[in-house]
Amino acid sequence: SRAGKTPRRSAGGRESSMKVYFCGSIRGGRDDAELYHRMVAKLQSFATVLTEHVGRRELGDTGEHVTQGDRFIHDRDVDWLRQSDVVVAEVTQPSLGVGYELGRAVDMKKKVLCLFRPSSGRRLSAMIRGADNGDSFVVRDYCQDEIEQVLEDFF
Ligand SMILES: O=c1[nH]c(=O)n([C@H]2C[C@H](O)[C@@H](COP(=O)(O)O)O2)cc1CO
Repeated sequence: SRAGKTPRRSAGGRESSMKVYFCGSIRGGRDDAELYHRMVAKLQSFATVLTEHVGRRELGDTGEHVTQGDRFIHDRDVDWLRQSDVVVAEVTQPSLGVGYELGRAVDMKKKVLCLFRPSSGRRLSAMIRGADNGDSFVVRDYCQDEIEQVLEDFF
């Protein structure tokens, strides 16, 4: 039952009231772009993803080609971060931009879910793993078969 919850805005349920800011590596490398794509698709089944471009397969490691330049990208993203209800980040591929977004999100007191794949052989930064407080900032280890389930469990 959805009683007591924020009503969805459209009867078709396509537009959700929940706004998710999804973070994934771009200039840090696009090795996991396919996984980001799956995560964004899953999130879009129940929320509005403000940064759906992060999951676009065509987006390469040079990033978006916007004539207004990097300041535009930065200011637009910080604005989207402010508007978001929840931040979901795939943090396996290290990315300065994702780390920056997470730091800003903590400062804005957003709810944050970080997803990391130990099977990568990498060790997650202490500044991310160590930020887990079991409440507003959660780091979840997962393997790629579980993507959809992990997101369902969290939301
Ligand atoms: O073109 C871009 N568009 C964009 O939205 N970003 C944001 C969203 C991503 O979660 C994050 C990726 O940072 P980086 O490029 O340092 O890996 O920064 C980053 C870039 C390129 O740095």
